[in-house]
Amino acid sequence: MAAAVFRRAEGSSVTRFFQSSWFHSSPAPQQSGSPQRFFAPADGVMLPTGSFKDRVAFITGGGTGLGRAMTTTLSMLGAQCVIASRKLDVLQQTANEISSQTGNQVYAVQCDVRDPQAVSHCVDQMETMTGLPDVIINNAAGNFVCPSERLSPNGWKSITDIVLNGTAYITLELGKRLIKKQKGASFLAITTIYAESGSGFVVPSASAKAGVEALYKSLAAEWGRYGHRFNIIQPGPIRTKGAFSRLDPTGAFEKSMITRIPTGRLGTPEEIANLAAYISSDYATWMSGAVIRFDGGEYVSMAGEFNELKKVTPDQWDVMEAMIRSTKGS
Ligand SMILES: CC/C=C\C/C=C\C/C=C\C/C=C\C=C\C(=O)SCCNC(=O)CCNC(=O)[C@H](O)C(C)(C)COP(=O)(O)OP(=O)(O)OC[C@H]1O[C@@H](n2cnc3c(N)ncnc32)[C@H](O)[C@@H]1OP(=O)(O)O
Ligand SMILES: NC(=O)C1=CN([C@@H]2O[C@H](COP(=O)(O)OP(=O)(O)OC[C@H]3O[C@@H](n4cnc5c(N)ncnc54)[C@H](OP(=O)(O)O)[C@@H]3O)[C@@H](O)[C@H]2O)C=CC1
Repeated sequence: MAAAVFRRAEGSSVTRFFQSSWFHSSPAPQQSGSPQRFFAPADGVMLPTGSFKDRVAFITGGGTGLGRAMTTTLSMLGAQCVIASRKLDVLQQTANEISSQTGNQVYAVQCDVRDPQAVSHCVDQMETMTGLPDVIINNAAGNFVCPSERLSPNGWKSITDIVLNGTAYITLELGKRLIKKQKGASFLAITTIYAESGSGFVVPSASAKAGVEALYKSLAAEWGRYGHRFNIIQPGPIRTKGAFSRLDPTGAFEKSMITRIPTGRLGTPEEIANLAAYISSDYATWMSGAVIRFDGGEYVSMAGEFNELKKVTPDQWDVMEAMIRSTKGS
């Protein structure tokens, strides 16, 4: 078999060899058994009960998706939580459900993070209800896939105002008040893996998330002296209605997305909630300025130039190795 394949490849350049339909029609050996079976997500809350007792956590976008999962975990660990976003009915329902599940109070505050006055009013309300927070999670975001030549100025503004300006307004408003009261806090921003690489078709989101990362790394350096830590989680794909309805509206891309994730599956909201809780906890007081990629290996899998060689079968490797070994000189 190897000899036959070698004869077919013989005389062609390595490039032509890779471009051949023979190479591209080869199934990836790993496809016979999904790696997912090695990487089942663990259920349950990771930190000890009471890790956030007497603590207040403020989570933007806490009514849905990943924000809701992080709020649930912090509440289970004893925190009083305050969740904020535009849709008060959604927030209120989530707050009621989590409170009755955990027995700890969750407060809902309406706030459009694009509006600095609304942000200031939201923090006033929080101060009255719970006092200033110990944990701040900037999770609210807006996004949609769109060829950049179809983007209007307002489309750009809408996303960058939520993601970058919203995070800045929340962080500055809370930071200044915390500094005045000489109270320490953990700030966490949820960005995305393409904040680092950039990505076509989500250009406002990529630009704004990169700005959030610069903001948080800068403040990690500047505000440690006030007792403030700043960290970043870059999640890979995790199924939420908010993200998938705007980024894969037809569902056509999910399968190919999973095949490029070395762990063979999407993340779960509970996994990211455990990581966020750890970063925000007293177990991580030495962590500041960290950027944690949490993506099942998707980023490195997309980045490595030779990673497509996962498709090469052992027989094909025999051929290639023979070709390489037979090369003499430069
Ligand atoms: C290959 C990929 C395969 C699979 C991907 C699958 C999964 C995800 C994997 C990874 C995810 C990585 C990162 C994820 C990051 C996220 O942030 S996900 C979170 C997404 N959640 C949300 O967006 C929730 C909040 N969003 C919203 O409320 C709206 O979507 C909003 C548009 C952002 C804001 O709403 P608002 O009501 O304020 O704004 P509008 O008035 O409706 O619109 C403002 C302007 O934007 C223009 N617009 C809106 N939608 C589109 C569109 N689809 N295309 C082009 N332009 C759009 C709108 O027309 C307005 O502009 P104007 O007309 O000029 O006034
Ligand atoms: N799911 C995924 O695969 C990934 C998600 N992320 C990030 O995770 C975070 C959560 O996303 P996810 O849970 O998936 O999506 P959701 O759409 O469920 O969450 C976004 C939240 O942001 C809130 N929000 C939007 N605009 C505003 C605003 N102007 N003011 C206040 N709140 C606002 C929304 O509430 P409301 O509409 O009530 O305002 C909503 O609760 C985001 O930062 C996202 O970028 C990153 C990588 C991957």
